[in-house]
Amino acid sequence: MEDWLSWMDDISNKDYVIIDHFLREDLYTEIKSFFLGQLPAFTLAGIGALEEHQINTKVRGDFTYWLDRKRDANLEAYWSLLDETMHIFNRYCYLSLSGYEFHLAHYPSGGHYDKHLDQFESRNNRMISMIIYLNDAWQPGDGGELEIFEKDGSSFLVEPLAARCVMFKSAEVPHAVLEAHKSRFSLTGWLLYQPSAMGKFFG
Ligand SMILES: O=C(O)CCC(=O)C(=O)O
Ligand SMILES: [Fe+2]
Repeated sequence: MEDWLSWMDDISNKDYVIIDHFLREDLYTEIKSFFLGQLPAFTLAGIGALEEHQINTKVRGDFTYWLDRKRDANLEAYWSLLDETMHIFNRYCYLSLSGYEFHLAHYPSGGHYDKHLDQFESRNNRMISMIIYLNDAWQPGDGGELEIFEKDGSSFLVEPLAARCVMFKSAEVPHAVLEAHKSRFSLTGWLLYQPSAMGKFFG
């Protein structure tokens, strides 16, 4: 719990937090093997809201697999961790989070994602972005760093190391993924003000 409080402090003060070893080893292994098992079902990601469907590999070159709590029930330990995370944000950051949407993402070698914000113009219910990296043997030079832009325009790089978690305020923190030089795996999602189905009505 103490850890959580200092992470909440970070995100309140700086708009982002970077947490190493966020996942327990057994949970990491479970998610990683689920990821590898689903790889054949990944599809090229689009940009924009809802079934997001503008595909533009100049902007973004990752393949994704959207998770579904009912269908992907064997990830229950992960879903409970998300429930706990939401609860803590609501309690200590006074947010009103009530849903989430998550996908697995695979950037093949050469894949990147241009600088962007995670909120869409037509749908602004993404409050917190949450990325967990699943790259076991990431080395300097492998590329695929997350670039985070600070308010003063400066930026810094975050390596996509196994079990590292990055969370930031979706509307506040511009970011990019630099070109990966080998396959780059992550579990990325958003904690929502309203469940995404509602976003369709309010968008
Ligand atoms: O994988 C990352 O480091 C960031 C991905 C991202 O920005 C996104 O999917 O919106
Ligand atoms: Fe993003």
